[in-house]
Amino acid sequence: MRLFDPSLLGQLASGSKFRPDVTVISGFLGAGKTTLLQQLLKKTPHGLRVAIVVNDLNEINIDALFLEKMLPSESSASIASTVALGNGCVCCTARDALGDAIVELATSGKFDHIIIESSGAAEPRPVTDLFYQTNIVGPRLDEVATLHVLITVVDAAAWFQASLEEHRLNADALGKVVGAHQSLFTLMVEQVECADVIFLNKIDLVTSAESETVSAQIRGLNLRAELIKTKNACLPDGVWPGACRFDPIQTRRGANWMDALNQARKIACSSPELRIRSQTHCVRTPAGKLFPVPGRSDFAARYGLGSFLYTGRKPCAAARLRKFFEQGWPGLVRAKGFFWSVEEPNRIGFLSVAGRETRIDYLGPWAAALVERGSVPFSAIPDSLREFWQEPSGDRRQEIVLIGVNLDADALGRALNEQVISFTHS
Ligand SMILES: Nc1nc2c(ncn2[C@@H]2O[C@H](COP(=O)(O)OP(=O)(O)OP(=O)(O)O)[C@@H](O)[C@H]2O)c(=O)[nH]1
Repeated sequence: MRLFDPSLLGQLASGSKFRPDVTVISGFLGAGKTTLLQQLLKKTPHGLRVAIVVNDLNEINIDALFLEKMLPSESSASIASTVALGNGCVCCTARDALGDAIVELATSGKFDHIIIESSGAAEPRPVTDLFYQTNIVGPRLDEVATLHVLITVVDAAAWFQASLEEHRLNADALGKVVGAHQSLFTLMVEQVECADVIFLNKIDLVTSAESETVSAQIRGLNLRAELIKTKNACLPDGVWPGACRFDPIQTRRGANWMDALNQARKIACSSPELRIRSQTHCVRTPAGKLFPVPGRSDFAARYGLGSFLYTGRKPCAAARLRKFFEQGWPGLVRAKGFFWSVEEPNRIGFLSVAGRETRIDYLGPWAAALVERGSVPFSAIPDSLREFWQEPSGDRRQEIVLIGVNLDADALGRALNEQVISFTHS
Protein backbone atom coordinates (compact mmCIF):
# COMPACT_ATOMS: atom_id res chain seq x y z
CA MET A 1 0.00 0.00 0.00
CA ARG A 2 1.27 3.47 -0.83
CA LEU A 3 1.63 5.75 2.17
CA PHE A 4 1.40 9.30 0.88
CA ASP A 5 3.60 10.88 -1.72
CA PRO A 6 7.13 11.21 -0.24
CA SER A 7 7.72 14.41 -2.22
CA LEU A 8 4.90 16.06 -0.28
CA LEU A 9 6.42 15.04 3.01
CA GLY A 10 9.74 16.46 1.84
CA GLN A 11 8.11 19.87 2.04
CA LEU A 12 8.01 19.48 5.79
CA ALA A 13 11.73 19.90 6.11
CA SER A 14 11.45 23.58 5.22
CA GLY A 15 7.96 24.12 6.65
CA SER A 16 6.96 25.50 10.02
CA LYS A 17 5.72 23.34 12.88
CA PHE A 18 2.19 24.76 12.52
CA ARG A 19 -0.39 22.02 12.27
CA PRO A 20 -3.86 22.84 10.97
CA ASP A 21 -6.87 21.31 12.72
CA VAL A 22 -8.96 18.69 10.95
CA THR A 23 -12.71 18.18 11.28
CA VAL A 24 -14.21 15.00 9.82
CA ILE A 25 -17.91 14.89 8.93
CA SER A 26 -19.46 11.45 8.57
CA GLY A 27 -23.04 10.33 8.22
CA PHE A 28 -25.12 8.11 6.00
CA LEU A 29 -26.16 9.11 2.47
CA GLY A 30 -28.45 12.10 2.52
CA ALA A 31 -28.19 12.66 6.27
CA GLY A 32 -27.25 16.31 5.75
CA LYS A 33 -23.44 16.38 5.63
CA THR A 34 -23.23 18.88 2.76
CA THR A 35 -25.95 20.97 4.40
CA LEU A 36 -23.86 21.03 7.59
CA LEU A 37 -20.77 21.92 5.60
CA GLN A 38 -22.61 24.89 4.14
CA GLN A 39 -23.56 25.96 7.65
CA LEU A 40 -19.97 25.61 8.85
CA LEU A 41 -18.76 27.76 5.97
CA LYS A 42 -21.40 30.40 6.65
CA LYS A 43 -20.42 30.54 10.31
CA THR A 44 -16.66 30.35 9.86
CA PRO A 45 -15.08 33.13 11.93
CA HIS A 46 -13.63 35.85 9.75
CA GLY A 47 -9.99 35.20 8.99
CA LEU A 48 -10.01 31.47 9.65
CA ARG A 49 -8.54 29.90 6.53
CA VAL A 50 -10.51 26.78 5.69
CA ALA A 51 -9.84 24.02 3.17
CA ILE A 52 -12.38 21.37 2.28
CA VAL A 53 -11.89 17.78 1.16
CA VAL A 54 -14.98 16.19 -0.30
CA ASN A 55 -15.23 12.46 -0.90
CA ASP A 56 -17.74 10.86 -3.20
CA LEU A 57 -18.23 7.28 -4.29
CA ASN A 58 -18.66 8.29 -7.90
CA GLU A 59 -16.11 9.59 -10.33
CA ILE A 60 -18.02 12.84 -10.66
CA ASN A 61 -17.96 14.49 -7.26
CA ILE A 62 -21.27 16.36 -7.16
CA ASP A 63 -20.77 17.80 -3.68
CA ALA A 64 -17.37 19.23 -4.62
CA LEU A 65 -18.78 20.88 -7.73
CA PHE A 66 -21.63 22.29 -5.69
CA LEU A 67 -19.40 23.60 -2.92
CA GLU A 68 -16.95 25.16 -5.34
CA LYS A 69 -19.80 27.16 -6.82
CA MET A 70 -20.93 28.15 -3.38
CA LEU A 71 -17.64 29.07 -1.78
CA PRO A 72 -16.68 32.48 -3.17
CA SER A 73 -19.97 34.18 -2.35
CA GLU A 74 -21.06 32.53 0.88
CA SER A 75 -17.93 31.49 2.74
CA SER A 76 -16.34 33.88 5.19
CA ALA A 77 -13.20 31.73 5.06
CA SER A 78 -10.48 34.02 3.79
CA ILE A 79 -9.02 31.39 1.50
CA ALA A 80 -10.83 28.19 0.75
CA SER A 81 -9.77 25.26 -1.33
CA THR A 82 -11.79 22.24 -2.33
CA VAL A 83 -10.15 18.92 -3.04
CA ALA A 84 -12.45 16.32 -4.52
CA LEU A 85 -11.73 12.65 -3.95
CA GLY A 86 -13.85 10.79 -6.44
CA ASN A 87 -14.43 7.11 -7.05
CA GLY A 88 -13.78 5.46 -3.71
CA CYS A 89 -14.42 5.79 -0.04
CA VAL A 90 -12.04 7.56 2.36
CA CYS A 91 -12.24 4.68 4.81
CA CYS A 92 -10.94 2.14 2.27
CA THR A 93 -10.05 2.60 -1.41
CA ALA A 94 -9.46 6.39 -1.25
CA ARG A 95 -7.47 6.37 2.01
CA ASP A 96 -4.14 7.06 0.33
CA ALA A 97 -5.66 9.89 -1.68
CA LEU A 98 -7.06 11.37 1.53
CA GLY A 99 -3.65 11.12 3.22
CA ASP A 100 -2.04 12.85 0.23
CA ALA A 101 -4.68 15.59 0.23
CA ILE A 102 -4.25 16.31 3.95
CA VAL A 103 -0.46 16.41 3.72
CA GLU A 104 -0.61 18.74 0.71
CA LEU A 105 -3.07 21.13 2.35
CA ALA A 106 -1.39 21.00 5.76
CA THR A 107 2.10 21.62 4.48
CA SER A 108 1.06 24.43 2.13
CA GLY A 109 0.84 26.73 5.15
CA LYS A 110 -2.29 28.30 3.64
CA PHE A 111 -4.91 26.79 5.93
CA ASP A 112 -5.82 26.85 9.62
CA HIS A 113 -8.55 24.23 9.40
CA ILE A 114 -9.30 21.35 7.04
CA ILE A 115 -12.83 19.94 6.85
CA ILE A 116 -13.30 16.47 5.38
CA GLU A 117 -16.75 15.43 4.22
CA SER A 118 -16.69 11.63 4.01
CA SER A 119 -18.84 9.68 1.63
CA GLY A 120 -22.05 8.32 3.13
CA ALA A 121 -20.58 4.82 3.18
CA ALA A 122 -17.49 5.72 5.21
CA GLU A 123 -16.76 4.55 8.73
CA PRO A 124 -14.96 7.24 10.76
CA ARG A 125 -12.59 4.91 12.62
CA PRO A 126 -10.40 3.94 9.61
CA VAL A 127 -10.07 7.66 8.78
CA THR A 128 -8.71 8.31 12.28
CA ASP A 129 -6.38 5.30 11.96
CA LEU A 130 -4.81 7.13 9.05
CA PHE A 131 -3.49 9.75 11.49
CA TYR A 132 -1.78 7.21 13.73
CA GLN A 133 -0.48 4.57 11.37
CA THR A 134 3.27 4.28 10.94
CA ASN A 135 4.57 5.92 7.81
CA ILE A 136 7.73 4.28 6.58
CA VAL A 137 8.64 7.16 4.27
CA GLY A 138 8.31 10.04 6.72
CA PRO A 139 6.35 11.56 9.57
CA ARG A 140 2.94 10.30 10.59
CA LEU A 141 -0.13 12.27 9.51
CA ASP A 142 -0.74 13.51 13.06
CA GLU A 143 2.64 15.23 12.85
CA VAL A 144 1.39 17.56 10.10
CA ALA A 145 -2.25 18.01 11.16
CA THR A 146 -4.32 17.65 14.35
CA LEU A 147 -7.66 15.86 14.50
CA HIS A 148 -10.03 18.41 16.04
CA VAL A 149 -13.47 16.81 16.06
CA LEU A 150 -15.33 13.88 14.51
CA ILE A 151 -18.87 14.89 13.62
CA THR A 152 -21.54 12.39 12.65
CA VAL A 153 -24.76 13.61 11.04
CA VAL A 154 -27.77 11.35 11.57
CA ASP A 155 -31.01 11.58 9.61
CA ALA A 156 -33.49 11.20 12.49
CA ALA A 157 -36.27 9.82 10.27
CA ALA A 158 -34.00 7.35 8.45
CA TRP A 159 -32.57 6.16 11.77
CA PHE A 160 -36.01 5.62 13.25
CA GLN A 161 -37.09 3.66 10.20
CA ALA A 162 -33.86 1.63 9.99
CA SER A 163 -33.97 0.72 13.65
CA LEU A 164 -37.42 -0.75 13.11
CA GLU A 165 -36.70 -2.70 10.00
CA GLU A 166 -33.88 -4.66 8.56
CA HIS A 167 -32.39 -2.72 5.67
CA ARG A 168 -29.85 -4.24 3.37
CA LEU A 169 -27.67 -2.31 0.99
CA ASN A 170 -28.26 -3.64 -2.46
CA ALA A 171 -27.10 -0.71 -4.54
CA ASP A 172 -24.06 -1.66 -6.59
CA ALA A 173 -22.03 1.40 -5.70
CA LEU A 174 -22.50 0.91 -1.99
CA GLY A 175 -22.29 -2.84 -2.13
CA LYS A 176 -18.75 -2.49 -3.44
CA VAL A 177 -17.72 -0.32 -0.56
CA VAL A 178 -19.50 -1.53 2.54
CA GLY A 179 -20.03 -5.12 1.50
CA ALA A 180 -23.29 -6.67 0.42
CA HIS A 181 -23.97 -8.23 3.81
CA GLN A 182 -23.58 -5.15 5.92
CA SER A 183 -26.83 -3.44 6.71
CA LEU A 184 -27.51 0.22 6.50
CA PHE A 185 -28.24 0.28 10.20
CA THR A 186 -24.93 -1.34 11.16
CA LEU A 187 -23.06 1.32 9.23
CA MET A 188 -25.10 4.09 10.85
CA VAL A 189 -24.39 2.58 14.27
CA GLU A 190 -20.65 2.48 13.61
CA GLN A 191 -20.71 6.11 12.48
CA VAL A 192 -22.45 7.08 15.73
CA GLU A 193 -20.15 5.01 17.94
CA CYS A 194 -17.03 6.82 16.75
CA ALA A 195 -17.98 10.50 17.11
CA ASP A 196 -17.32 13.53 19.33
CA VAL A 197 -20.39 15.47 18.21
CA ILE A 198 -23.57 13.96 16.77
CA PHE A 199 -26.02 16.10 14.83
CA LEU A 200 -29.45 14.52 15.00
CA ASN A 201 -30.67 16.22 11.83
CA LYS A 202 -33.99 16.34 10.00
CA ILE A 203 -35.69 16.62 13.34
CA ASP A 204 -38.63 18.21 11.48
CA LEU A 205 -39.36 14.81 9.89
CA VAL A 206 -40.03 12.92 13.13
CA THR A 207 -42.52 13.32 15.97
CA SER A 208 -41.21 14.38 19.37
CA ALA A 209 -41.76 10.82 20.66
CA GLU A 210 -39.75 9.40 17.75
CA SER A 211 -37.05 12.00 18.36
CA GLU A 212 -36.84 10.90 22.01
CA THR A 213 -36.60 7.24 20.98
CA VAL A 214 -33.82 7.96 18.50
CA SER A 215 -31.96 10.14 21.08
CA ALA A 216 -32.14 7.33 23.64
CA GLN A 217 -30.88 4.77 21.13
CA ILE A 218 -28.01 7.02 20.12
CA ARG A 219 -27.18 7.64 23.77
CA GLY A 220 -27.19 3.88 24.22
CA LEU A 221 -24.40 3.67 21.69
CA ASN A 222 -22.30 6.69 22.58
CA LEU A 223 -22.73 8.57 25.86
CA ARG A 224 -19.59 10.64 25.48
CA ALA A 225 -20.48 12.58 22.34
CA GLU A 226 -22.40 15.85 22.43
CA LEU A 227 -25.83 15.33 20.86
CA ILE A 228 -27.31 18.32 19.00
CA LYS A 229 -30.78 18.17 17.43
CA THR A 230 -31.03 20.20 14.23
CA LYS A 231 -33.24 21.13 11.33
CA ASN A 232 -31.29 21.81 8.13
CA ALA A 233 -28.12 21.25 10.19
CA CYS A 234 -28.50 24.74 11.69
CA LEU A 235 -25.57 25.25 14.02
CA PRO A 236 -25.98 26.57 17.53
CA ASP A 237 -23.51 29.36 18.31
CA GLY A 238 -20.18 28.36 19.77
CA VAL A 239 -20.10 24.86 18.29
CA TRP A 240 -17.84 25.73 15.38
CA PRO A 241 -14.90 25.60 15.38
CA GLY A 242 -15.12 25.15 19.18
CA ALA A 243 -12.62 23.44 21.41
CA CYS A 244 -10.73 20.35 20.32
CA ARG A 245 -12.93 17.39 21.21
CA PHE A 246 -11.16 14.52 19.52
CA ASP A 247 -9.28 12.22 21.83
CA PRO A 248 -7.32 9.35 20.28
CA ILE A 249 -8.43 6.96 23.01
CA GLN A 250 -11.81 8.27 24.18
CA THR A 251 -13.20 8.95 20.70
CA ARG A 252 -11.94 5.78 19.10
CA ARG A 253 -13.12 3.67 22.02
CA GLY A 254 -16.19 5.81 22.75
CA ALA A 255 -18.66 3.06 21.89
CA ASN A 256 -20.68 2.20 24.98
CA TRP A 257 -20.29 -1.51 24.38
CA MET A 258 -16.50 -1.26 24.78
CA ASP A 259 -16.85 0.66 28.01
CA ALA A 260 -19.53 -1.71 29.25
CA LEU A 261 -17.40 -4.73 28.41
CA ASN A 262 -14.44 -3.35 30.39
CA GLN A 263 -16.58 -2.45 33.38
CA ALA A 264 -18.50 -5.67 33.26
CA ARG A 265 -15.34 -7.76 33.20
CA LYS A 266 -14.27 -6.22 36.49
CA ILE A 267 -17.67 -6.95 38.00
CA ALA A 268 -17.76 -10.46 36.65
CA CYS A 269 -14.28 -11.20 37.98
CA SER A 270 -15.23 -10.12 41.49
CA SER A 271 -18.63 -11.81 41.43
CA PRO A 272 -19.10 -14.53 44.07
CA GLU A 273 -21.10 -16.51 41.54
CA LEU A 274 -18.12 -16.71 39.24
CA ARG A 275 -15.89 -17.66 42.14
CA ILE A 276 -18.32 -20.42 43.06
CA ARG A 277 -18.36 -21.47 39.47
CA SER A 278 -14.61 -21.72 39.32
CA GLN A 279 -14.62 -24.07 42.31
CA THR A 280 -17.10 -26.43 40.70
CA HIS A 281 -17.23 -27.70 37.17
CA CYS A 282 -18.65 -25.56 34.45
CA VAL A 283 -21.08 -28.27 33.34
CA ARG A 284 -22.86 -28.02 36.72
CA THR A 285 -23.18 -24.24 36.69
CA PRO A 286 -26.03 -22.19 35.29
CA ALA A 287 -25.79 -21.77 31.55
CA GLY A 288 -25.13 -18.07 31.72
CA LYS A 289 -25.86 -14.94 33.73
CA LEU A 290 -26.66 -11.31 32.99
CA PHE A 291 -24.79 -8.77 35.06
CA PRO A 292 -25.99 -5.17 35.07
CA VAL A 293 -23.24 -2.70 34.18
CA PRO A 294 -23.50 0.54 36.18
CA GLY A 295 -24.81 3.47 34.10
CA ARG A 296 -22.46 6.32 33.38
CA SER A 297 -24.88 9.22 33.75
CA ASP A 298 -28.27 10.42 34.88
CA PHE A 299 -29.07 10.81 31.21
CA ALA A 300 -28.88 7.06 30.78
CA ALA A 301 -31.21 6.53 33.72
CA ARG A 302 -33.69 9.11 32.43
CA TYR A 303 -34.00 7.29 29.11
CA GLY A 304 -34.12 3.83 30.68
CA LEU A 305 -30.83 2.90 29.06
CA GLY A 306 -29.18 -0.16 30.46
CA SER A 307 -26.08 -2.20 29.73
CA PHE A 308 -25.69 -5.83 30.70
CA LEU A 309 -23.02 -8.44 30.37
CA TYR A 310 -24.12 -11.95 29.51
CA THR A 311 -21.43 -14.29 30.69
CA GLY A 312 -21.25 -18.05 30.87
CA ARG A 313 -19.06 -21.09 30.59
CA LYS A 314 -21.13 -23.39 28.45
CA PRO A 315 -20.86 -23.41 24.67
CA CYS A 316 -23.71 -21.98 22.66
CA ALA A 317 -25.07 -23.07 19.33
CA ALA A 318 -23.94 -20.30 16.93
CA ALA A 319 -26.85 -20.96 14.57
CA ARG A 320 -29.30 -20.47 17.45
CA LEU A 321 -27.44 -17.38 18.62
CA ARG A 322 -27.83 -15.81 15.20
CA LYS A 323 -31.51 -16.77 14.98
CA PHE A 324 -32.17 -15.41 18.46
CA PHE A 325 -30.87 -11.95 17.64
CA GLU A 326 -32.32 -11.89 14.13
CA GLN A 327 -35.75 -12.38 15.66
CA GLY A 328 -35.13 -9.23 17.70
CA TRP A 329 -35.64 -8.49 21.37
CA PRO A 330 -37.79 -5.61 22.68
CA GLY A 331 -35.66 -2.54 23.41
CA LEU A 332 -32.33 -4.08 22.40
CA VAL A 333 -30.19 -1.51 20.56
CA ARG A 334 -26.81 -3.16 20.43
CA ALA A 335 -25.11 -6.41 21.33
CA LYS A 336 -21.45 -7.10 20.86
CA GLY A 337 -18.94 -9.48 22.31
CA PHE A 338 -17.35 -12.89 22.23
CA PHE A 339 -18.92 -16.32 22.20
CA TRP A 340 -17.87 -19.94 22.46
CA SER A 341 -19.76 -22.22 20.12
CA VAL A 342 -20.20 -25.95 19.63
CA GLU A 343 -19.77 -25.43 15.89
CA GLU A 344 -16.28 -23.89 16.24
CA PRO A 345 -15.18 -24.78 19.79
CA ASN A 346 -11.55 -23.77 19.27
CA ARG A 347 -12.11 -20.36 17.69
CA ILE A 348 -13.21 -17.13 19.34
CA GLY A 349 -16.66 -16.24 18.03
CA PHE A 350 -17.45 -12.56 17.61
CA LEU A 351 -21.02 -11.28 17.62
CA SER A 352 -22.22 -7.85 16.50
CA VAL A 353 -25.91 -6.96 16.57
CA ALA A 354 -27.25 -3.57 15.46
CA GLY A 355 -31.03 -3.48 15.24
CA ARG A 356 -31.96 -6.70 13.49
CA GLU A 357 -28.67 -7.02 11.66
CA THR A 358 -26.66 -9.83 13.21
CA ARG A 359 -23.09 -10.54 12.19
CA ILE A 360 -21.09 -13.52 13.34
CA ASP A 361 -17.38 -13.86 12.68
CA TYR A 362 -14.65 -16.11 13.98
CA LEU A 363 -11.40 -14.57 15.16
CA GLY A 364 -8.24 -16.41 16.17
CA PRO A 365 -8.09 -19.48 18.43
CA TRP A 366 -8.96 -19.47 22.14
CA ALA A 367 -5.77 -19.60 24.18
CA ALA A 368 -7.06 -22.84 25.74
CA ALA A 369 -7.08 -24.47 22.30
CA LEU A 370 -3.43 -23.51 21.79
CA VAL A 371 -2.50 -24.93 25.19
CA GLU A 372 -4.44 -28.15 24.55
CA ARG A 373 -2.79 -28.75 21.22
CA GLY A 374 0.64 -28.04 22.74
CA SER A 375 1.38 -24.96 20.60
CA VAL A 376 1.76 -22.73 23.67
CA PRO A 377 2.75 -23.71 27.25
CA PHE A 378 0.34 -22.61 29.98
CA SER A 379 3.17 -20.57 31.52
CA ALA A 380 3.10 -18.31 28.44
CA ILE A 381 -0.54 -17.30 28.99
CA PRO A 382 -0.58 -13.61 30.02
CA ASP A 383 -2.09 -12.55 33.35
CA SER A 384 -4.86 -10.67 31.56
CA LEU A 385 -6.12 -14.00 30.22
CA ARG A 386 -5.47 -16.04 33.35
CA GLU A 387 -7.94 -13.79 35.14
CA PHE A 388 -10.66 -15.51 33.12
CA TRP A 389 -9.16 -18.97 33.16
CA GLN A 390 -11.38 -21.74 34.52
CA GLU A 391 -10.79 -25.42 34.04
CA PRO A 392 -11.82 -27.30 32.02
CA SER A 393 -12.80 -24.65 29.46
CA GLY A 394 -9.82 -22.30 30.02
CA ASP A 395 -10.57 -18.90 28.52
CA ARG A 396 -13.49 -20.18 26.41
CA ARG A 397 -16.59 -18.31 27.49
CA GLN A 398 -19.64 -16.28 26.54
CA GLU A 399 -19.01 -12.57 27.10
CA ILE A 400 -21.60 -10.45 25.34
CA VAL A 401 -22.55 -6.86 26.15
CA LEU A 402 -26.23 -6.06 25.61
CA ILE A 403 -27.36 -2.43 25.49
CA GLY A 404 -30.95 -1.34 25.27
CA VAL A 405 -33.81 0.82 26.41
CA ASN A 406 -36.04 -0.60 29.17
CA LEU A 407 -34.65 -4.09 28.64
CA ASP A 408 -36.23 -6.88 30.65
CA ALA A 409 -32.83 -8.22 31.62
CA ASP A 410 -34.02 -11.26 33.58
CA ALA A 411 -36.20 -12.42 30.72
CA LEU A 412 -33.40 -11.79 28.23
CA GLY A 413 -30.92 -13.81 30.29
CA ARG A 414 -33.41 -16.66 30.66
CA ALA A 415 -34.22 -16.65 26.96
CA LEU A 416 -30.54 -16.76 26.03
CA ASN A 417 -30.00 -19.67 28.39
CA GLU A 418 -33.00 -21.56 27.09
CA GLN A 419 -32.74 -20.86 23.38
CA VAL A 420 -29.05 -20.43 22.68
CA ILE A 421 -26.92 -22.43 25.06
CA SER A 422 -26.22 -25.99 24.08
CA PHE A 423 -27.32 -28.46 26.71
CA THR A 424 -25.74 -31.44 25.07
CA HIS A 425 -22.81 -31.37 27.55
CA SER A 426 -24.84 -31.18 30.78
N1 LIG B 1 -36.54 18.06 5.78
C1 LIG B 1 -35.23 18.24 5.94
N2 LIG B 1 -34.41 18.12 4.88
C2 LIG B 1 -33.10 18.31 5.08
C3 LIG B 1 -32.57 18.63 6.34
N3 LIG B 1 -31.22 18.73 6.22
C4 LIG B 1 -30.93 18.48 4.94
N4 LIG B 1 -32.06 18.23 4.23
C5 LIG B 1 -32.18 17.89 2.80
O1 LIG B 1 -31.75 16.54 2.65
C6 LIG B 1 -31.13 16.36 1.38
C7 LIG B 1 -29.76 15.72 1.55
O2 LIG B 1 -28.92 16.65 2.23
P1 LIG B 1 -27.34 16.68 1.99
O3 LIG B 1 -26.79 17.74 2.86
O4 LIG B 1 -27.02 16.73 0.54
O5 LIG B 1 -26.97 15.26 2.55
P2 LIG B 1 -25.55 14.52 2.44
O6 LIG B 1 -25.39 13.76 3.70
O7 LIG B 1 -24.47 15.47 2.10
O8 LIG B 1 -25.83 13.56 1.23
P3 LIG B 1 -24.73 12.67 0.41
O9 LIG B 1 -23.61 13.60 0.04
O10 LIG B 1 -25.50 12.17 -0.75
O11 LIG B 1 -24.32 11.58 1.31
C8 LIG B 1 -31.07 17.74 0.75
O12 LIG B 1 -32.16 17.87 -0.14
C9 LIG B 1 -31.24 18.69 1.92
O13 LIG B 1 -31.81 19.91 1.57
C10 LIG B 1 -33.47 18.77 7.45
O14 LIG B 1 -33.09 19.00 8.62
N5 LIG B 1 -34.78 18.54 7.19
